Amino acid sequence: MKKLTPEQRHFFQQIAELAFVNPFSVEREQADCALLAISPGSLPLAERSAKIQARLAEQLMQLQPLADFRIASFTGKVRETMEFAWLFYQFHEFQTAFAEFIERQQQAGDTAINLPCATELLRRFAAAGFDERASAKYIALFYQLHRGFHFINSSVSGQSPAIIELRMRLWNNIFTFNPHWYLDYLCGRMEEFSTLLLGPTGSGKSLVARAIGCSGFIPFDVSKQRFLESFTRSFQAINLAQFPESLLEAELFGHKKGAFTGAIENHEGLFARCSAHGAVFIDEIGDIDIPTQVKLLNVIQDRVFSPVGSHEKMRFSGRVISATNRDISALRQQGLFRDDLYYRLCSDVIVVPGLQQRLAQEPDELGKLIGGLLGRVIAQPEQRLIKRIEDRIRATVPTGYHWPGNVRELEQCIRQICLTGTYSMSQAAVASQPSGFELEQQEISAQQLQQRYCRFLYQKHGSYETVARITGLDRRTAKKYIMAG
Ligand SMILES: Nc1ncnc2c1ncn2[C@@H]1O[C@H](COP(=O)(O)OP(=O)(O)OP(=O)(O)O)[C@@H](O)[C@H]1O
Repeated sequence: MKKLTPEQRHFFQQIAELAFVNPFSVEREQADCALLAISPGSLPLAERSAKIQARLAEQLMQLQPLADFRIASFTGKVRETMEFAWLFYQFHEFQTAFAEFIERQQQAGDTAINLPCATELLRRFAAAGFDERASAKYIALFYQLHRGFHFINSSVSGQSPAIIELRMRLWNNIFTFNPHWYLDYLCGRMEEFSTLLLGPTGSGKSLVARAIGCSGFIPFDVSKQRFLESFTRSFQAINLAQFPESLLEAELFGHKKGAFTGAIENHEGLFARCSAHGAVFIDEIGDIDIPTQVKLLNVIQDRVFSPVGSHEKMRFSGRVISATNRDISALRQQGLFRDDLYYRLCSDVIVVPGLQQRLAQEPDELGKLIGGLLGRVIAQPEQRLIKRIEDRIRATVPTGYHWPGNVRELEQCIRQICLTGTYSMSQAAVASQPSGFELEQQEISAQQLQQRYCRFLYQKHGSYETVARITGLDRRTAKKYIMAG
């Protein structure tokens, strides 16, 4: 049996605890800094991790050559500590391999590809004394942790306190607030935990939903050296506002050929497309009528559904993520959203902050967001261009502007600045001030006027349906006009 000195025991204990701390939390930074004896804020996470990994390798090698590490050399509490310390080391050793694998899987799409580092990982696990079942579980967990970090980090950028909190909440949504529980009881069994995303339009709820949906636990098949499915299959999204009511049911549950006029082929609905390890994302959940709410409730509750025109019972085993930019409490009070459905959707309610709040908390967030958004328009935008756009926005947009379209509006603002050198807030401003002050200053077309009026009504009522009713437009046109704002 290996004996540890008190210093070694303390060091490995610190590492074992670190393995369970939310990487987006302040606690993680504090724990890293305590271990490295540096002050908080002095190094970013990636650099801290690299330093800790080097120290850990050194400490492990002082015990024995790494290749000779055996869990069985330790007993009692120390054994658990050393197991997690070793896992922590291997997790970081394969960080680049997993990052490349995620990229390759993304490119390969829905077919699960082989994990190139699987042979080496399995060899190390076996040599250390892990049985095949435990090895498969930890490899799947490594993959999930890497995906969770990758998708949260790439979808939710920014340093405002509201965004830092959001990243932390998302990590907990995937791995729970207590990863020991997750590891021991919940890993691979999260399908009954639903997520409801609230927040204003354009704030990024769909991105957040995708980050959660692509980060689920996917078991590892040791014999095939690949995961049971591609994570690209594990996220299935639907925007309910896109479909007329007559087609909603078919989109959610699918339909059989000939089930109704126009059903010329069998059609797989949202729930059928979702794999056992996946998640469905139901966007604009606040916009659906009561009969569809009842049908949704039944599927989520019983986990069984039938395509339109069929008696076949199909099973749905995925997680449910839903989102709305409407005031869900008000909808419930008005009897427009069923309480029973709400209580099925709300295991975790996460609010995505609006842009105004983010900029008020952290003005530098504007430059960072411009960099990220511009990167989608032109690859690797130069820092100077980002700065110039930022300066233009600051010169044009009044401080405290409420950015009613949030990040979506900022995206358009950046494009407009690139094309015209300025940003006309007219549409957005009219939304909150339909007094005609804009109209006095310029001539606009009937279509622009309709767009502005729709947007104004949407800000007031928060519902595409209500806008459509008041204006006499059909719902899709109303939504198109609102989005065009
Ligand atoms: N934090 C962010 N970083 C980068 N891009 C973002 C961010 N938030 C939103 N966006 C971009 O803004 C646009 C709108 O985002 P998204 O569709 O996720 O918003 P939403 O909250 O779901 O809106 P809605 O309630 O209208 O459906 C997208 O193009 C998205 O990529």
